[in-house]
Amino acid sequence: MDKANLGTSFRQITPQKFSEQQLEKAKEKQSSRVVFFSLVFPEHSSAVSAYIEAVRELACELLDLLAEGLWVPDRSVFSRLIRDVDSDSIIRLNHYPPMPMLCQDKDSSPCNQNKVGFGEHSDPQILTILRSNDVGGLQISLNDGAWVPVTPDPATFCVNVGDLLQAMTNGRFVSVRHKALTNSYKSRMSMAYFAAPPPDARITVPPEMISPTKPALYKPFTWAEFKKAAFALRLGDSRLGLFRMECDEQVA
Ligand SMILES: O=C(O)CCC(=O)C(=O)O
Ligand SMILES: [Fe+2]
Repeated sequence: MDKANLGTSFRQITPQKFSEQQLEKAKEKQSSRVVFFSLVFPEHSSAVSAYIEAVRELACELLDLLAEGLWVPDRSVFSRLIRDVDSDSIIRLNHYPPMPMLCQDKDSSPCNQNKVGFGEHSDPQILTILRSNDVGGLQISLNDGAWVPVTPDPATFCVNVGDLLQAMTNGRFVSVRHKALTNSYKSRMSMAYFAAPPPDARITVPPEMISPTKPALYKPFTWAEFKKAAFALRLGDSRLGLFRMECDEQVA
């Protein structure tokens, strides 16, 4: 098939060819808490392509509105990265099978603690468009560290600000820390579209957002550099800290 005709969305979901053995191994590695399917779609699935096309468009519209709201004259400054033919956006399906609850401690009898299916983290990309079935489990962290459950609604998208958007807005938008819990009675399924720039895209702040009173918080970096740094850390670690300007380096 002609690469140029596929568009970014299809390219991003080009199925990886896993052998049965590799899949089994991957499932084992993820433990039984969360079986993590990455890009295992039937080739040329038009429904999946259409879905990706639609959520990509949604992400772009949201980013354009966001730029407008920040008074950035070039309103496509963020969405351009996602529309790029080399955009590194991906889609991920998560499956959380029902799991027996954890006992609080050995002396208290009721086992009433949900197990963590997907540990605390922020999404590294620009924006995440997430939806799930009607089973709860997603929680987001507030500034004070309190965890707030997100009401499950299969007809609603949950939009997460990712680390790159935090960097590109000089900290005006903050990437949200979140996690997903399992329950003991029903499977949870979720589907996340992670809108990302091309690997060699330079992540910078629109000049209008930097001033003597709001100096640049992060050093410029590429998405490939950020991903490399992220992979070297644990899921819950803060990656942006690695790219933060030292006080004496801050430029207005
Ligand atoms: O399953 C969920 O609701 C959250 C999944 C998630 O955070 C992720 O895939 O990055
Ligand atoms: Fe996430």
